[in-house]
Amino acid sequence: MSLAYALEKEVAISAVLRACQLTSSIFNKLVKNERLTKDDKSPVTVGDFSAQAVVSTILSNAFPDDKIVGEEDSADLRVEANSVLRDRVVELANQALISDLAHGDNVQWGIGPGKQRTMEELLYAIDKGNHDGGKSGRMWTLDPIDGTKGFLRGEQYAVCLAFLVDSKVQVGVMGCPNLPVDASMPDGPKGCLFVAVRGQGAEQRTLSNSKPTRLTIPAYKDSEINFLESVESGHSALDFNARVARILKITREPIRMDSQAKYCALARGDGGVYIRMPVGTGYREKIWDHASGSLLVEEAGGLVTDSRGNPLDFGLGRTLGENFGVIAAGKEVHSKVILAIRKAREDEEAEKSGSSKI
Ligand SMILES: Nc1ncnc2c1ncn2[C@@H]1O[C@H](COP(=O)(O)O)[C@@H](O)[C@H]1OP(=O)(O)O
Ligand SMILES: [Mg+2]
Ligand SMILES: [Mg+2]
Ligand SMILES: [Mg+2]
Repeated sequence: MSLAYALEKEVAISAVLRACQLTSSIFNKLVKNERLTKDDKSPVTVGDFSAQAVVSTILSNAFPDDKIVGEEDSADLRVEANSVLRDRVVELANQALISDLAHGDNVQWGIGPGKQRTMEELLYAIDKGNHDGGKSGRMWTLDPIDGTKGFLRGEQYAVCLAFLVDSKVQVGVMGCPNLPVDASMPDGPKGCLFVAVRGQGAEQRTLSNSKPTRLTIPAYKDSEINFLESVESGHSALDFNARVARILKITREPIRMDSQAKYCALARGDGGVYIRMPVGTGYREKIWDHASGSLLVEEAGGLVTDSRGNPLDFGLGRTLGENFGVIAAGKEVHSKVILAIRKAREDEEAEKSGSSKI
């Protein structure tokens, strides 16, 4: 008897591996005009667009009726002023789609020599990610490059793909081309693939397809914890994180890295707590930024909630709605962090009202 969601897992791995080959091959060749700034001021590159086109094409061949909630859309590429960028996206996506079949690939997923697509087909594939999300049915969520700012700096980023049924994540696959295979050897080999299936555990393998290793979050003493947090102070309230660390008497420096690589690091025991506190701009977290990572951590024995201890709700549309921040950690540590956050908020409020009386 085959395990649940075996096909979804295989297809997701194949798609993420192709997208990772694409993104890592272009990094050194990326030139200045191969990126745009989106309306929310965040960057997007030919890598984000072409990786979304590749993953969406593969999913649409393997599961034609499934919905996709993806970060990018093709509107900017359809503008004539961006035709050079659009041509480059088509070229890169086709290079990735036609590359030879690897172990685990299946020609029926629309990949392999001779499988190139027209520009219109690829733009359409990108826009298949425009689904609004919701509570019911089969659905994928994709972040073709999570941590675009990290990607542009040559640091951490992740290709993130999750499969959900009735808004519950069932499969999560993340490729981290720049993540050291072993955190204790930062200059050693890089490139990891993380895979989780609900009820079947979490695992890591290398991007070059070594045997998977099972992941379990170890038990931590407070003195052994490093917070895992954003590099970008605009994405997470780093001062507040420091306040929480002081309450918990955590003395180790935080580990700062971009993207859902933080969930991956946590799941394999590098860190202890992923803390992401809102910066107060009203930004709503997106489902593609947490779906695969949260399943990986849960399957490694951890817990993922918002900063008030409420479960993340992936059934509200493209965002996590009213969820406030994200906290991921092993179960025991997690409950201590939630209490410390409550205390940190009270302290902050008391300081504010104290200073307003002066
Ligand atoms: N204002 C914001 N607040 C929080 N997260 C943001 C904001 N703007 C973009 N992001 C998203 O946060 C994630 C990266 O955060 P970090 O790396 O700091 O953990 C990315 O998914 C990034 O999108 P993107 O996928 O476009 O890079
Ligand atoms: Mg983005
Ligand atoms: Mg993202
Ligand atoms: Mg992204």
